Amino acid sequence: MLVLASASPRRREILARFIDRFEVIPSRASEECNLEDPTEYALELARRKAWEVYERVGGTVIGADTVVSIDGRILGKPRSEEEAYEMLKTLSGGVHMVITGYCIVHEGKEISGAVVTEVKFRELDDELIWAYVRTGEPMDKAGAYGIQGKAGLFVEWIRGDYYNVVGFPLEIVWRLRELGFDVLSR
Ligand SMILES: Cc1cn([C@H]2C[C@H](O)[C@@H](COP(=O)(O)OP(=O)(O)OP(=O)(O)O)O2)c(=O)[nH]c1=O
Repeated sequence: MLVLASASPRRREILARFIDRFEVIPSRASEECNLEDPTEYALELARRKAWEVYERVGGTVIGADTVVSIDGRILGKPRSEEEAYEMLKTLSGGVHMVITGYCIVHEGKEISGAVVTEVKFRELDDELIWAYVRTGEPMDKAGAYGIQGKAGLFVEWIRGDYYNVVGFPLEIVWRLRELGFDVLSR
């Protein structure tokens, strides 16, 4: 049995493009983490999510965690509209990294990695940032934006895997293929 240890509808949709049958069991692992390196942080949380679900239900379990990083800082999910505004202000006009750590637990062993995509934002004026914050889109997303939604407009270019920005790098699907899963059925 393949299990996606995630409550994110976006992760479920992306995996469903490649794999017909899997279960979705969100992790109960704590997201409290003091690591300061963004890659280490995303990896640690991905591992916790995957192992917590693996220990409960077994099978092959996928966990992932996405962070936005700029100037060595980690931007997670905003806790308020003010924080969402501050994050978008920080990202305006510059290049940042979106990092997704992933962990696949298979037959009691883990395969893990971190995928980095660079994203360049246009200059955003305050009026535009507030209008975007009021759409409600930023609130459940790392870095306070969703490239798949209205914030697609903010993006001048990206380098790397687009799906990684949405939270599910296709490197995960590639690893599943290496483990023998049929990723192109139908
Ligand atoms: C930057 C960016 C992030 N995101 C999302 C991906 C992730 O769902 C979220 C980051 O939070 P995560 O903690 O990685 O994931 P989650 O809490 O949504 O789900 P779970 O822990 O149960 O797997 O931000 C977008 O959807 N689009 C974007 O452009």
